[in-house]
Amino acid sequence: MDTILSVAGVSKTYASGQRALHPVDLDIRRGEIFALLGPNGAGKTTLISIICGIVTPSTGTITVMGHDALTDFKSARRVIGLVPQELSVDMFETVLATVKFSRRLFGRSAHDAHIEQVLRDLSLWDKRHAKIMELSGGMKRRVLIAKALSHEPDILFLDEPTAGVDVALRRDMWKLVHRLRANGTTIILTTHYIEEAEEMADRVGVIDKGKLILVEDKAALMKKLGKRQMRITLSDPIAAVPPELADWDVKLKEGQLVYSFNAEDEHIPELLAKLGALGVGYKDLETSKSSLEDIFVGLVERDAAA
Ligand SMILES: Nc1ncnc2c1ncn2[C@@H]1O[C@H](COP(=O)(O)OP(=O)(O)OP(=O)(O)O)[C@@H](O)[C@H]1O
Repeated sequence: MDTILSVAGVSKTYASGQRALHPVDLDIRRGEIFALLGPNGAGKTTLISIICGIVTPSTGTITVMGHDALTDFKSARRVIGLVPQELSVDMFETVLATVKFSRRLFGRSAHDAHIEQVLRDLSLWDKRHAKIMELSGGMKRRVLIAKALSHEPDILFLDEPTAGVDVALRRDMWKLVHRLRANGTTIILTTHYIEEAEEMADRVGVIDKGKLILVEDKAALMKKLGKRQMRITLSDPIAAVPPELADWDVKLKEGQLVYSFNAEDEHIPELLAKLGALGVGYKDLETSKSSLEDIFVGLVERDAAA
């Protein structure tokens, strides 16, 4: 595994005494999209801010492409792009000047072709001479992304990239993230929207009350914890689940037989054969799987009960 970013034993207690992060260990793989999921106040922004050098950790070390982010901050920060949650731009400046200025802040020489490409990718090229204050909320957000990409970072952090944006823009943002990844950028995003992690992430980390409670490949996570159901609409109503089906988790709900099973442990053909043998006719079958959202809620509840 090619690790691009390594977080070891990083914790944070703010001066107020607020413990925002318990020691976190996390390795990010080169080229992946990693989604950090967690409820409000879980510690997502704190973790990102520490990695990006905005907040000082209470303990731990961070290595970014071989650079120690605490002792060699400048080298580490140069390979990172950060899209913050909140707008941090000069409202009277133009889009083009804002993005070019960001590049210079990182000590990089001018590269107009790159800036043009970034603005075109974000559908901002036509607005390059507009002042930031003249843009819509969604466009302003895209300017933040353009700024973060101005110095050609290897790792891009997106803190709640689609909070408060409309559905169309959210989908555009997802496409952009996939495009960036295809060009080799490693992406770490925080989100409340499970749908977003489900759509985009290769791996998912769940953070709750300052603890990283799980890190897993998204597909494996969904397979391992995901429940499936098959709803069987019967040709003729039955009064109760036949006792011969006791080996299956089958319930009678609203005139349908509902079979629940783990993704890795399904016995649909056997169940259907059994129904045939029992003379129970059916006219429709429908299967569904639990979403990442169901899994996430279950995990956080389990953590709260622990
Ligand atoms: N500068 C600060 N001083 C004191 N406490 C802070 C500070 N910043 C954050 N906190 C506290 O640390 C905890 C974690 O906050 P953080 O912003 O990291 O959470 P988050 O997961 O990003 O939340 P959200 O999803 O709401 O953005 C919260 O209890 C918060 O109140």
